[in-house]
Amino acid sequence: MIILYNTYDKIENTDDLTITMGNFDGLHLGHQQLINRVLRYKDTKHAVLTYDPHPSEILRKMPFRTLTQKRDKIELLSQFPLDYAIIVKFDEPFSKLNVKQFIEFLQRISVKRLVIGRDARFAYRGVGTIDELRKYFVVDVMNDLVYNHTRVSTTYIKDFLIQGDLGSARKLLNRHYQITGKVLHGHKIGRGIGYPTANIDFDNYYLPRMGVYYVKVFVNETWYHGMANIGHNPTINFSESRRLEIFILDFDEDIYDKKVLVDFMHYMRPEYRFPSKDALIRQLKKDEQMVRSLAKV
Ligand SMILES: Cc1cc2nc3c(=O)[nH]c(=O)nc-3n(C[C@H](O)[C@H](O)[C@H](O)COP(=O)(O)O)c2cc1C
Ligand SMILES: Nc1ncnc2c1ncn2[C@@H]1O[C@H](COP(=O)(O)OP(=O)(O)O)[C@@H](O)[C@H]1O
Repeated sequence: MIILYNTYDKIENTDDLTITMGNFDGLHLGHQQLINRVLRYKDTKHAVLTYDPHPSEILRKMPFRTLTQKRDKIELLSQFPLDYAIIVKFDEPFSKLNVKQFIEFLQRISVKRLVIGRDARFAYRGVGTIDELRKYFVVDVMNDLVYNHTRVSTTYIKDFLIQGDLGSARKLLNRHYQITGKVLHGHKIGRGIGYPTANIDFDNYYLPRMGVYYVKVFVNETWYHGMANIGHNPTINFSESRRLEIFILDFDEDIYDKKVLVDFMHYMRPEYRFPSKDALIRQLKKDEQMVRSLAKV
């Protein structure tokens, strides 16, 4: 898969393309269905056209939390036999393209066919319609993928994550919800209570419900079991901003500044404010036992 990543005016391609286009945040089953339909057409090359950063980030002029970052999308897209991932740098000029200009951009990069969902919108303020696209391209409109009588969408998955329902999120993503980030320095209290915790820079990732989780952690080229806390550490060392910290089982290495992948496996409990440090430590021991039984280690 060739990655074409640039501002829209600098993206070049001359191969005839069947594409699907959209934000594809999460690359969930609905998105996967569109990509698989693209791949059925044998008369052109196959591409996914997506945007980075997420348009809401630019349009609302404030940080926007997403299920996937650019590198995740590339990694997930590369698991399909696509010819191209076209990643348009979403900036103000691109956001202001009118319908005609947007269509001219698609024509310039040799798009011949589009596979899209029923609600597809494009161009400035999303005023471009499917009927407009049909005048210039072959358009294949796919029906919504439905789960529990609800259309599969990024928002629906975020709703499951915020309820701590990782199982449903997993079904719709077709994988565990995963965050990638670097290990930051904390207040060095963790190691003092027998539970050193790697603080993860979760950047603009959408975080699941606050509380304690069984997680799997990939670091130093190896998968480990771990227990994570998403919260404010109310017992010792209260933190104004939310933090994601992980104690990795059977592990003792300095991993500051290293990149880690975190797979959220199971929600265990809410974060509590304990009456003492010892009470917190007693609970952490119980949490560790629970993780060991879930992980069977
Ligand atoms: C699995 C796990 C569960 C935790 N649960 C709680 C909790 O319920 N309440 C709380 O106040 N802190 C909780 N903590 C946070 C610890 O208090 C925190 O790890 C400690 O403050 C270390 O901070 P430091 O990384 O800045 O050194 C938990 C941490 C982990 C790893
Ligand atoms: N089992 C472990 N789980 C998580 N981090 C560990 C572990 N063993 C060693 N470490 C290291 O210790 C650091 C966490 O120690 P801690 O005292 O909580 O400091 P900090 O407050 O900087 O997070 C991690 O960032 C990592 O480099």
